[in-house]
Amino acid sequence: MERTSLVTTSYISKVFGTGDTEMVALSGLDLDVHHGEFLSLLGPSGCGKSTALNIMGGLLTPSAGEISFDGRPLTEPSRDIGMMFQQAVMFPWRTTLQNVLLPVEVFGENKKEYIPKARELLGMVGIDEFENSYPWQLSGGMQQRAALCRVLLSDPKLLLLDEPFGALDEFTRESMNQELLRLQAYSGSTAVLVTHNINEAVFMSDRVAVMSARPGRLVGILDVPFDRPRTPDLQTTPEFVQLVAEARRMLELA
Ligand SMILES: Nc1ncnc2c1ncn2[C@@H]1O[C@H](COP(=O)(O)OP(=O)(O)OP(=O)(O)O)[C@@H](O)[C@H]1O
Repeated sequence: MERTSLVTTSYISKVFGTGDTEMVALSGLDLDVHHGEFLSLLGPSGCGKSTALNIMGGLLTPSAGEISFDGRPLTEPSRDIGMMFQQAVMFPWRTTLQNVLLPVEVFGENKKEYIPKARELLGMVGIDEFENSYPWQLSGGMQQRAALCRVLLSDPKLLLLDEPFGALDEFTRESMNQELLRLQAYSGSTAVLVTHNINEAVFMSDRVAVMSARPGRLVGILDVPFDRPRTPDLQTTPEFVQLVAEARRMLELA
């Protein structure tokens, strides 16, 4: 894998509020996200993972430090950065296909040109039969599948995933994670996943960035050497269990 960086955060901090309400959410986060890798941000609840991700998406400005994306300072959201959150934002009056095509419409591009790709992506996640259904006719997992198709439609260089399947049951979550890995490999995009699930972080990632409790700072980076594609039985191997234990130790020592 190429080791050049798509995202570089140089000692970024984020402070919310002022005076008595001032709260340091992130403290001096120094992190490189390499081209093509799958990196997880792992840390306890409230340690600033989402804040870091929102800064990488250009949605928040750091209070101190610098962030660059694709060799340039990042100051605003970019079409090359796709974001996905725990709740799929699906417009109830639009069909699945229309929801997937929404960003293309918003950016004033020719929707028709993107229809074959949208259908291909819907087929890859197994919901092509539902392209004319409305969100209320889909399960939560199907809605997140559609949201994944939407974010991949414009081939973002960077995928930012904030616990995208956190609201789903364990079984659906596992199969969605598999879909995500398959589609990330297919699209060749770089991915950053926020999670507080150690197992999930190790299973999904090439590297796990372990963060301390608030104010979040980087405790260390764990390399995950397992081959891809990965299958769920990897999680029962001694090597996997050992890496999970190591990540847990890093979290406990933080
Ligand atoms: N817009 C905001 N205004 C004020 N405080 C905020 C804001 N966004 C986040 N915070 C605070 O910053 C801290 C870090 O929040 P953040 O959501 O980044 O953590 P997290 O690690 O993603 O948490 P979780 O895993 O529970 O989602 C929290 O204490 C949160 O309350």
